[in-house]
Amino acid sequence: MKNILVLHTGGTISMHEDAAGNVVPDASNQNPMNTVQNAIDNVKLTVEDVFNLPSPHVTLNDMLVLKQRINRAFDDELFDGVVITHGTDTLEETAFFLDATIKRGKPIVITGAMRSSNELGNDGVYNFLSSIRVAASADSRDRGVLVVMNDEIHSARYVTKTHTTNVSTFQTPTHGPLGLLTKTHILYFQNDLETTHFDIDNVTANVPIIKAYAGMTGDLFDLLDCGRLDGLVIEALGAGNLPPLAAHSLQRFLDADLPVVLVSRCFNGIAEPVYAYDGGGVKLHEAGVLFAREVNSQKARLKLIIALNAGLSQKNLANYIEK
Ligand SMILES: NC(=O)C[C@H](N)C(=O)O
Repeated sequence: MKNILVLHTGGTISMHEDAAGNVVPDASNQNPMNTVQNAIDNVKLTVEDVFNLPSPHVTLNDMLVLKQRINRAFDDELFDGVVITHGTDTLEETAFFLDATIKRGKPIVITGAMRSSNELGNDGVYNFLSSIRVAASADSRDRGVLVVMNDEIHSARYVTKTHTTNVSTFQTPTHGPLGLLTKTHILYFQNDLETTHFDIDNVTANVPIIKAYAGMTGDLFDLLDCGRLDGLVIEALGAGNLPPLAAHSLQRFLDADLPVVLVSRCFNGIAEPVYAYDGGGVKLHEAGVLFAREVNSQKARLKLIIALNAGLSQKNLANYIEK
């Protein structure tokens, strides 16, 4: 018998469509998902409603609460795995945060739905059942936080929401899913890289994300007050380049010792210093801009906030961000 802790947090998986066709939260997270316990043998579910939030309402403090609850569950040795239900809009951020702050070991799976509980073809109960199967599987140990949706298993580090409404929205652009589920099997095809984890207790840091575009100048950067920032994440162009005027205006933040972290605005691939023209990645890197290996800016931002709250020195912070 496997004991799985279920932590509901809200999202479309816990919502329904009203008479006007609008999707709205239910009073409780649990309604349709209660049926799942009858569909699985050898698994005992312990269910907690941690929050009932649309995921655009989820904050970093909420992620911290989830992290602390999961650590307690594993410290008490009462559970063999954890399943979290979550809205899909920020699911990848919560998954990444938990992956970067909890030591690998017992399975932690996060899932959601694109269609609410009473919509035709709703995917919530099915994704929930799939997640329980993955969390109860010994093969899912030591793989970091897993995102299970639509018969696929993705790693928290690179998975991203790629479609506004499609049930196959969660994709890993760099290398595809880690594995998949069939009716009877859970198959893993690849392992994800081990990530360093920092067991932080705070998430206070002011780190905005700024997206680059053709013809960008320094105007937007000039509006920012260095004294109110703890760092900056930039979604740069291509392999990691900026228009010259935008690049020059970063010097002010670097001179103030604020970490400036760069990713690409491209959907796939990793930013790296390749071009040595004015504003090119080589020049940015030489000036002290850090190139994050995460694909997207929302994860690079979390990584920087985690690094800042872990109290890393400038050198260790740079190593962690660029690893
Ligand atoms: N499919 C979803 O769950 C989207 C919803 N807006 C949420 O993130 O809460």
